[in-house]
Amino acid sequence: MTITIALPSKGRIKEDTAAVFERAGLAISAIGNDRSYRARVDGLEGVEIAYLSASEIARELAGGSVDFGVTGEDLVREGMADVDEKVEFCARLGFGQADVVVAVPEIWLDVETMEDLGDVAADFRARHGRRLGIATKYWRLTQQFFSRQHGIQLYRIVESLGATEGAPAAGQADIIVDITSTGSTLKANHLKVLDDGVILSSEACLVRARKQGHEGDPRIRRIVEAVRSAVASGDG
Ligand SMILES: Nc1ncnc2c1ncn2[C@@H]1O[C@H](COP(=O)(O)OP(=O)(O)OP(=O)(O)O)[C@@H](O)[C@H]1O
Ligand SMILES: O=P(O)(O)OC[C@H]1O[C@H](OP(=O)(O)OP(=O)(O)O)[C@H](O)[C@@H]1O
Repeated sequence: MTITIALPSKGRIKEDTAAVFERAGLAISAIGNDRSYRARVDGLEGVEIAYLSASEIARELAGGSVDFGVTGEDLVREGMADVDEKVEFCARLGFGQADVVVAVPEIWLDVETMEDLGDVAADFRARHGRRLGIATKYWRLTQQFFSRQHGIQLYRIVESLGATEGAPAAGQADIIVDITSTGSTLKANHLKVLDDGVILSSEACLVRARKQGHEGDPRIRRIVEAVRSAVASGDG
């Protein structure tokens, strides 16, 4: 059985991922030319690297077509239901940190918590003739957090494909759920994070798709242990 590890081909977590694999002693050699999207791990028979984008990696983990992937926890949790049954988060890699948050307009002075927001949602229709609109590309995380964790049912998700923070000012939605790292995009758009509005503190992770055949395969153990020890040594 070939083991496939999906690594980011571009974007903000690409270089740090390559550095972790190097520290882990998992040297990667390109197959074919430099622009190839396939590679191998030196000294590990039957282990193949596939280069994909961060969101594709989350999708392939969900579909079970790769054995491991390095991508953001946010994308993995957004990409599948019952995530902890389907994948194992083997190592948190210490980069790509970002929080998925609930943010509301700064001028909503009396809305500071999810409970406050629940009150707003409850009488939004009576006041405005429509449900509270939440702009996001994280619809699964939003539904879990609002409906299951906070019992807020009266809202409408407005799917956003980019520039989510601009949606309230543009009148497309009332509030947002999006990723923040420095907070400057929220601030520029006059939005504030609710006190208990952090849905997930995400970072890049080594993730394993739970598959039959992994147990007892020494290559699986070796990959996990090598990456874990590289992360531990990188901490010091
Ligand atoms: N400031 C930030 N903005 C967006 N994502 C961030 C930020 N900081 C860290 N991340 C994390 O980086 C990951 C996404 O990486 P990146 O934006 O490089 O992907 P990408 O190459 O654009 O992928 P795709 O094209 O598949 O969306 C996510 O897991 C996200 O949580
Ligand atoms: O809290 P901050 O440090 O301001 O970062 C958060 C912003 O950064 C990302 O957008 P980016 O401009 O990187 O575009 P992308 O989502 O297309 O990668 C993200 O979607 C947020 O909008």
